[in-house]
Parts: sequence; C-alpha cells; structure tokens
Amino acid sequence: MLHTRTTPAERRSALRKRLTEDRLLMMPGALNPLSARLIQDTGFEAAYLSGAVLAADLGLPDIGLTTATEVAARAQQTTRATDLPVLVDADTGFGEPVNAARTVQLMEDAGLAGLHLEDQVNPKRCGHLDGKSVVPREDMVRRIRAAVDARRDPGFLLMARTDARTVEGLDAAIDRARAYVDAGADAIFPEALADEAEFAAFRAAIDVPLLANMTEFGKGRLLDARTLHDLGYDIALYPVTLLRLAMGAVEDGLRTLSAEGTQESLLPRMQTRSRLYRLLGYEEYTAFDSAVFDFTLPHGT
Ligand SMILES: C[C@](O)(C(=O)O)[C@H](CC(=O)O)C(=O)O
Ligand SMILES: [Mg+2]
Repeated sequence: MLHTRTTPAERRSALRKRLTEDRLLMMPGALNPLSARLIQDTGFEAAYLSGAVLAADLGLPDIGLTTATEVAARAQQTTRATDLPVLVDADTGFGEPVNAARTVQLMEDAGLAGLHLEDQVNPKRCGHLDGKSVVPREDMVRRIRAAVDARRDPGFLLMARTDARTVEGLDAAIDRARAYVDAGADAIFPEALADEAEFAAFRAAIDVPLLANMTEFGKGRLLDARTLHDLGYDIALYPVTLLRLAMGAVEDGLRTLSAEGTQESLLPRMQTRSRLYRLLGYEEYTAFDSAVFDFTLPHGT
C-alpha cells in the first residue's frame, strides 16, 4: 500500500543483523523507486541508490554535479517504495567535513539504512575511470569523523570507500582503509580492485564488513556470488545493472517501434499491465475505495 510497514530503525537493524550472517548480501541498485519494490519482490534483502544511476537518470555524467538535497529527495522517494534497507552513495559527502556531517543527517532523515563516503577530491569521477585523485588520508579521516559525530542513530551504517587503489596502489589503499575504520567507519568499500588476489588482501587486512563493487564494464572482472563469499566479502554491489538492462531494452524497443511501425513484436518483453498492478498493490487499495480496482483485466495483460 501507500506506506511501507517498517521504520528506518528496523531497517537499519535488519541490515546490521544481516551483515553478521555468513551469507553474501547481494545488493542491486534501484533505477527508480518502483524498481526498489521489484528488488524486494524478487527476494533481495537490500537495495542500493547509486550516484551514477541518479546522475545518468538526470542526463548528467557522474562527476559530482548532483547535490546532497537531490540525492536525499530521491532517497526518500525510494525508501517510501520498499521495506528493504537502502544504502546510498553519498559520493564525497558533497564538500568539506561539515557538509559530510549535514549529508549524514539528510540521509538519516530520508529513511536510509546507511551511506558510503569516498576519499576522492571534488569534482569526483566514476571509480572505474582514469584520472581520479584522492584527498590526503587525514582529510578523509576528518570527513569520516564528522560523519560519525553527526550520526544520531547508531544503527545507521557509515561505510567508507577508498578510491586509492588505482591512484596510490594496493598497500596504500589498505592503509587508508585501516585508518578509516579507526576513525569510526562501520564497513569498507575498496573501489576498483584488479583481481581476486587484491580482494583477498583487503579481506586479510580489514576486520569490518567489506563490499565488492560488481559494476559492469569497469576495471575488474565480474566475480560471482559464490566466489565473493569464498573471498570473505559481505556485500556484492550491482549498482548500475538495472539501469543498463532497462536502457538497453528501451533503446532496442525504440528502434523496433520506429522500424516496424508497431510495438506488437515487443509485447513478450514488456512487463504486463497485471504484473505492474500487482507490484503497485492495486487490489489492496480497494479496502479504502472499492471503485479503484473494479474492472477485470483481459487475459494475458
Ligand atoms: C558505485 C558507483 O559509485 C555508483 O555511483 O553506482 C559507480 C558505479 C559505476 O560508475 O559503474 C562507481 O563505481 O564509481
Ligand atoms: Mg558513485
């Protein structure tokens, strides 16, 4: 129905509890609020809100153009559409440490279960592109401390991402991650690792939960869930997968529509009206107003 059933505090503790289990948490990135509900409906236990997806959705490159308030607004729409815990990409925290502090409170208010902050300089880049720079380690430590101090709900997960691997090398990235944990980060996101040996090296060095970014067409190979679990990883992130799938289908569909003059051949690939209505919970609304769902759908729609 209109509202979700769980409070932000319940989702935060669900995520925390889930991270203590010896099972990989697969976390797809929602492409819009409704897709977050589909992520829940298909059995996933958490969803992600990607900065790259949000920027692309607005027709922008992922270079720090979106603002904290835009991300928070999207986050609020997303958390209203699902009961799952949602982790948000808070980029660099949108400025100085004081901005990171405000970002934490905005994201708490948006009902999220947690966020990640990265150690890139502004303007940031996609973590899988070349030409990134990172701020000095001490600056990122200040960013994290500000975030930790600003947090009002201790259940809210603060994850630190380091982009240092492709800038300063693996050892420096691991050293940074250790310093970030000491500064209060609850979990670590090592960005753009090259191979399984590097994933393993991070696991051996860091005691808190680790996230593996399985973004497509990036720096690393796509590792499957079993491999990531065996490597000791806690979260597998699929940040842009749904956007890429959807946009691929949309582009093909537009070309077909234009070439064939009808969408008839595309029907088998579409979400049907009845599936959409089930996802939206139309029938539940009849409890309030019996006229909402007072028609029957033709077979197969
Ligand atoms: C995880 C990420 O930060 C995102 O915004 O989703 C991106 C994903 C991508 O651009 O493929 C990143 O890895 O930097
Ligand atoms: Mg991002």
